[in-house]
Amino acid sequence: MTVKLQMLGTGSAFAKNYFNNNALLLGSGYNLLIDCGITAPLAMHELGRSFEEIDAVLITHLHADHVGGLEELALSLKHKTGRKMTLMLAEALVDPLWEHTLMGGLYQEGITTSLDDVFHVRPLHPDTNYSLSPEISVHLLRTPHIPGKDSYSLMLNEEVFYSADMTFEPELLTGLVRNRGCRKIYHDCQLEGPGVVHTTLDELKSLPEDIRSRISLMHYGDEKPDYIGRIAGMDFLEQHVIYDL
Ligand SMILES: O=c1ccn([C@@H]2O[C@@H]3COP(=O)(O)O[C@H]3[C@H]2O)c(=O)[nH]1
Ligand SMILES: [Zn+2]
Ligand SMILES: [Zn+2]
Repeated sequence: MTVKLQMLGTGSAFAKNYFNNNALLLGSGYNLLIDCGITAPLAMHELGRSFEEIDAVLITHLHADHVGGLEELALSLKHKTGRKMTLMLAEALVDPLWEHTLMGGLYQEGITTSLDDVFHVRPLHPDTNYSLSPEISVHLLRTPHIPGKDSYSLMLNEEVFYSADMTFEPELLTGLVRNRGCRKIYHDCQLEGPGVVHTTLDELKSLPEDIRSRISLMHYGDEKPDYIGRIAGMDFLEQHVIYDL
């Protein structure tokens, strides 16, 4: 079976017309959630899906549109099923995720005093390919986003690049396509304004046609409808639509 991709949301952090840019990879017998933002539980509900059908969550970085739904995921799963979700993330993110993000809401003296009390934590090394199921493998590439904050993009099945949040890296993208067999790129895209912490549409439009033709745009703002037909041979990922990966 071909692995399917369904975006819970394709919106930027502050978009109101789209859910947070979080992704479901749907395999036969294994489902991976990539990031779990503030709106992820509601998006799952709208899709008629439950966290109980998710085998693991993979976190790319610690912004709230990528981790803000983890408290609800952990608590609802624990109280509904007693299960702890498998949580995969770069080893560098493990401590800050607990210390700086989740401890406030999840800490309970004597019951929940560490990330391991609520998740099966699986720290990942960057630049290492992990086979998660017979159909899904992932490897993390550390990419630039916010100075001083670790953030990771993903290679899925060694042929699909998933940017998460990053600033423009034309040499990386061109090299992946021309030297490493990357056939598809899902890329964050800031449609307007200077690219301080995200890659802009103008930057992606500057790529050669053989790269642009493989790019689908995600993590965009509410102004997206104004840009339909104006994205230079790329296309927009639509939330909730089910795509072949
Ligand atoms: O130096 C900074 C840090 C953050 N921000 C905003 O906060 C958002 C956090 O989520 P995001 O990474 O999807 O997008 C980020 C930007 O919209 C910014 O504009 N400049
Ligand atoms: Zn984001
Ligand atoms: Zn971010």
